[in-house]
Amino acid sequence: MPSDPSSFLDRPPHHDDGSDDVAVPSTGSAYKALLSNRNYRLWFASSFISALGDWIGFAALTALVPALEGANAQAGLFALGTLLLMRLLPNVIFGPLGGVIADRYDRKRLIVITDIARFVLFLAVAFSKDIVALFALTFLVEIFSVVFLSAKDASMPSVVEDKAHLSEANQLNLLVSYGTLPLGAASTFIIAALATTFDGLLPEGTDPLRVALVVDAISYLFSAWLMSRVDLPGERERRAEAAESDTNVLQELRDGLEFIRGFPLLRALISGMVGVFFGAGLIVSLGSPFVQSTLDRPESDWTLLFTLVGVGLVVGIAGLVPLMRRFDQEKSFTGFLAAVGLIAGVIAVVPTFELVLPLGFALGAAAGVAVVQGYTLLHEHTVDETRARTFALFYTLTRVALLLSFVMGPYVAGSIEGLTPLSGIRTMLLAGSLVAAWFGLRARVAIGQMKAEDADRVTITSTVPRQYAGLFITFEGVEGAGKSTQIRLLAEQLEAEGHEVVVTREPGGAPIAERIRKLVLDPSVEDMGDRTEALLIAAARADHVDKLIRPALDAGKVVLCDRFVDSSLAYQGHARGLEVADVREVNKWAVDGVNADAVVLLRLDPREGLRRVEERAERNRAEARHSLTGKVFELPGTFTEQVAKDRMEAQGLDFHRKVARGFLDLARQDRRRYVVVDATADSDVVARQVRAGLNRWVPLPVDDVAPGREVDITDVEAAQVEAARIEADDIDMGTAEVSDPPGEESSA
Ligand SMILES: Nc1ncnc2c1ncn2[C@@H]1O[C@H](COP(=O)(O)OP(=O)(O)O)[C@@H](O)[C@H]1O
Ligand SMILES: Cc1cn([C@H]2C[C@H](O)[C@@H](COP(=O)(O)OP(=O)(O)O)O2)c(=O)[nH]c1=O
Repeated sequence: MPSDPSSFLDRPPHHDDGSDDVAVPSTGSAYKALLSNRNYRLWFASSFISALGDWIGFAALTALVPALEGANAQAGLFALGTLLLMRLLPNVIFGPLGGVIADRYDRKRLIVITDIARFVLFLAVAFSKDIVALFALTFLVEIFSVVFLSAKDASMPSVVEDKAHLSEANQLNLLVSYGTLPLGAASTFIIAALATTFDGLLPEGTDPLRVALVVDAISYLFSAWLMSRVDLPGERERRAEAAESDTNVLQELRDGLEFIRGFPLLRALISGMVGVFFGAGLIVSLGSPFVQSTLDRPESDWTLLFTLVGVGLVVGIAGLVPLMRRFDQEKSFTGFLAAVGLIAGVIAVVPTFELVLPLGFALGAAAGVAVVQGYTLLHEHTVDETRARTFALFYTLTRVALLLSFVMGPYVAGSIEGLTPLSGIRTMLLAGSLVAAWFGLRARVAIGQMKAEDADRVTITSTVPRQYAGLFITFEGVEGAGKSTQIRLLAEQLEAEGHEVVVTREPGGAPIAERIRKLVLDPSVEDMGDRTEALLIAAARADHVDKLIRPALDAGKVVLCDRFVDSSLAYQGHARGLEVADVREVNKWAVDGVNADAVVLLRLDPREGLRRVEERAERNRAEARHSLTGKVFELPGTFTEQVAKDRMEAQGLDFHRKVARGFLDLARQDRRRYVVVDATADSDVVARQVRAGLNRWVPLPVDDVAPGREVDITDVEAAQVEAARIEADDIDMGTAEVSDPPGEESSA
């Protein structure tokens, strides 16, 4: 299997068993936290206003254009078709380009500029009497909209301060995009009605709908003004990086496609949603003739149905999404995709309009949930650098799907009329529903397969020859994955089984190495070059190998090390962006032939890991306050470290996602050496799996050995004892006896 860093390995399988709720006490407070941030508020308001404008413009134009053709109904339909085509074509042609542009240039500036351009163009649309000019202007407006949407979507994570609230932010974003539909339609209606009432104020013969178009134009200007006040953090660095890479636009586009191809999960997500859009497109394009000719109802009933679908959409997004959060997101997402298809299938065959109405509502609700979950999963599984491209590709594909279905729906329905047992319209509706359901189920199967593969990874049973008298086991994973905890538990277990165990960590573990560690992790050290960092860590490693690891291995001990070379490959290579092969080479030299026999990878969503670290720091701060009042002034080293963020922990979530993916990549390339364990479970469960995974290196004893015996870490020399103590301290969060001077009140 090719490397697919996006697979489920970097997400706990039961991710949504409420574990999110620990980070986010309640979704209500998540919204509050989001909206209490000025930046996000401005961004949100700007999105809301421009989305509302979009729907007002859409409603007004679709009503106005057929009317321009006068009484000729067929010409009116043709004009409407052309208008829809003009709106969709730019998305198809320029969609991916929009993403490349948004990845490359200042996203905020792009949003403001495209909003202003749309303001000018829409004013021209409002005053244009010529239908050809109107089509041309619509086409132009859409080109700017493509860039606008890509930039807006890609900028969203930058205005969300706490990344744990991304899911809620996505939900609000979609609520704004689609929830404004009924609002926009109603606004158009009201504006037109007002303009008719006060038509004395308008120039002779002005269509009231043109007033709605002017309102739409102004909404873009307003949105631009709001956006100009947003401060997009991190934009400068991102662009500096983007500018540094001198690849051309086409190359970037190809990379974007290539990127998605390497991610089966993204493929499953995107194709599932695109399939549903295609099915939905068939249904929407046939909705009006279905209500009017098949069900023989007046035109206004179509508006009623459309509104109900819109209301269902809003209810789904606002009401159901929070409820679904406690379930497995991937599964419920594909379930809702399939539900959209199934409901549409029922709609296709029910005989009366009264039955269609509630189904339309349900259809909207299911689609709403599926779309929000789909977007959220897409965001979760993309990295910031390529996010705009991923989404641009997604938009392009969905729009191609819509285009195809808009064109196919009425045409094919008309052509097959009389050839099928059901009417042409009903047949096509049924076909659309089947397409949607099929894509939904296919995505579900793909995701299920990925999960099954993931589950297989832990069971390894063969035995392997040893390199040394002892055994070298390293632990890897994102921040807070539980490495220290697991090392402690494994040490206890192995000791109980009769092995001599040495516990140590990196960077550090020996006197010089510990001093380098202080420098490398010092948060006050700014501007350390990536190569400098990599070399310093490698230097510390050389010292550590010389002074501690090699002697211990030669003495036949089991060495358990918190991080080793693979951390450098993941952090300095994958995340910092140094060539992985170079980092490997430097380290090969530094370790002078000492390599891990087994690498235990504790797999955890970096978000959850960072949350654990934050929690640990919070606990330690409280502890520190307590200790200070209890007259304990000397805080041990690790303790202090765990109160403040170190240089690595202070990196953003995207950095840690890269680290996580880097590890997964390494694990896949080196399966014989890696033991991958899901670290979301309780520590004792994780510990049992770690122990079982190591069976091929250290066969499990036949008799049950008393578990949980006191750890008595054997020393090789003084430095080791220090390192081991630091480690034990790490485990006990400052409550270990080594940290409390005798006679002082225990800080536990
Ligand atoms: N399986 C687990 N479930 C929940 N919390 C855990 C688990 N394992 C460890 N923790 C907690 O998470 C925090 C980080 O664990 P730690 O072992 O120090 O991770 P790391 O070595 O990766 O920094 C600690 O506060 C620890 O108590
Ligand atoms: C060993 C190693 C660590 N690091 C980083 C990862 C961690 O953020 C930090 C080590 O700090 P540490 O406190 O050991 O992290 P954790 O609590 O997750 O075990 O140094 C590298 O970047 N490269 C390396 O080769």
